Amino acid sequence: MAEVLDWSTLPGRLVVLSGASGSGKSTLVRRLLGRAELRLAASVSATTRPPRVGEVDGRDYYFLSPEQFEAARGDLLESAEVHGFSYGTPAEPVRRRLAEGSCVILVIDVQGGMQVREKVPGALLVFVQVPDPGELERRLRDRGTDDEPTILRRLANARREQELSRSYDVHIVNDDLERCVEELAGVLARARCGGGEA
Ligand SMILES: Nc1ncnc2c1ncn2[C@@H]1O[C@H](COP(=O)(O)OP(=O)(O)OP(=O)(O)O)[C@@H](O)[C@H]1O
Ligand SMILES: Nc1nc2c(ncn2[C@@H]2O[C@H](COP(=O)(O)O)[C@@H](O)[C@H]2O)c(=O)[nH]1
Repeated sequence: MAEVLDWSTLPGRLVVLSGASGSGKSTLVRRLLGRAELRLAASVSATTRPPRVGEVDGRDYYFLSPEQFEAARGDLLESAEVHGFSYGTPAEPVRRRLAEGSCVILVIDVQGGMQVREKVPGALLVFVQVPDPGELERRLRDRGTDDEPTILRRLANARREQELSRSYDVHIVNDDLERCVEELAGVLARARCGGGEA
């Protein structure tokens, strides 16, 4: 039985955003962080994945060695092996932002999403889908950040992500980016992230 955190009295709402690699999660969050009407904060995860060109430690991720990741494990809200590397969410910064009244968004995989569901019962779980698998592959290739074996591994994992997403609260399709940004903004507003009712 997972530990249940007593975060229900904190004023902010915890939101999990999951979806296959390349579905557009980070793009959507970047767009929403600029919205004044949403009181939104993004969590910075820890990972053992090497940084991509342009990624900055402490801004995009905390880039840790496997040994450092193990040492930090006790401080993580959730963690999982994703596409061959370890990823996890530092708990204390999330708790602090929730206590300040922000809506905190975690861009994490479905294994992590399930852990959050058990530990933080009030969390809202949102899953991002793409119109079809061909579009997912096009986006991963066009992004130009990953080599061929990495792309193939991420595409293979997409089906499992989709299957495990059945218990998510909300599914959105990221077909047209502008439309999807508006849809997700509406979901967040209704989830106590500013502008809407609880
Ligand atoms: N609606 C869209 N239409 C076309 N391209 C899109 C759309 N949304 C995002 N993209 C593009 O798809 C690529 C993947 O997006 P992004 O990096 O945000 O995905 P992600 O889900 O965060 O991936 P990962 O899980 O690997 O970090 C990017 O190049 C992005 O510009
Ligand atoms: N369970 C967790 N999954 C995470 C976390 N941070 C990111 N992720 C997932 O990893 C993949 C790949 O990310 P990338 O930056 O290497 O492309 C991404 O799709 C997320 O779902 C985390 O803290 N916990």
